[in-house]
Amino acid sequence: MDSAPRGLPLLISRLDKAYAGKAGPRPVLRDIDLQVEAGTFITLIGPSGCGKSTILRLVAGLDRDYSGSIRVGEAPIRGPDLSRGMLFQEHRLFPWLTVRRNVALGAFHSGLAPAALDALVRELLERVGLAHAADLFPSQLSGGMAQRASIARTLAGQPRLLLLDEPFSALDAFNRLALQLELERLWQRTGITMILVSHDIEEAAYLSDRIVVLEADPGRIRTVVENPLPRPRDRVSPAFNAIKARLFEALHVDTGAPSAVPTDPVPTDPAPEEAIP
Ligand SMILES: Nc1ncnc2c1ncn2[C@@H]1O[C@H](COP(=O)(O)OP(=O)(O)OP(=O)(O)O)[C@@H](O)[C@H]1O
Repeated sequence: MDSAPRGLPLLISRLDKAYAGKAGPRPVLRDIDLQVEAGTFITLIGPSGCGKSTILRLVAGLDRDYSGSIRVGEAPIRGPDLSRGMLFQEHRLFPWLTVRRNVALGAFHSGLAPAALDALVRELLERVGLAHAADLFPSQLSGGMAQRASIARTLAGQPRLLLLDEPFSALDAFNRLALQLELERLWQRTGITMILVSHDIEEAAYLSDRIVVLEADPGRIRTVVENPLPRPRDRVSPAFNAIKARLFEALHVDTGAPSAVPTDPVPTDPAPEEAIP
């Protein structure tokens, strides 16, 4: 796996997308320009309905009805392709197959001989901490385990670009933190380009090299926040909090913090002797 090809770059230029509505086409994405260098981790964040999942679907090749250009590597998108893996909020494992067979299915088109396929599945299950669960069925897994199995299945296709549509949002806080850490390690080890859709500001600040903040009606890029912090990131450091503060600001979230430091001294109660005329 580690000798697999490195990540693919993504170039989106002047992307417009509309869905059919009752009163004619309804624009949902307008003039999206986005350049993602090979091996970069970016996150798309923004209010509900701003078109984050639509962007992922277009890059995955699941929808070809758009104008503008989307290129992955050297080639324009022509349809779904194993070089672009996708992970969803729900695990989408086949309930009638064991974890091992679900993961093997991810390499279905690879043409690997059975022994090589077995070795790949074993390696992937070890990598996501599920070696002990290879013969369980999805109904026997916790939410975090199921999402791990789903990551292994996607990696079995040897993707060079991974599209992650809120993959951890249904997990409890502890599983989410653990999986964010594991995803970061996988990303560093494989060099796969990652594009994450998230509503979680801390997740975005923890994982991303760059955070693309979108706004809605129609969906467009409001701003891009660069995140140069060294990894692994310290979630309680002032520098990490400064990135989060920039994201809150870019998303126009009221954090409850005073909006400006008062320039005049804060008035205090007069000393008792001054108060008496
Ligand atoms: N197949 C479709 N047909 C018509 N409209 C659609 C379709 N899919 C999405 N939309 C609309 O396009 C807009 C963008 O949807 P999309 O799911 O991409 O947003 P999102 O930012 O991912 O939202 P959320 O954060 O709630 O998941 C929304 O207004 C949605 O209702």
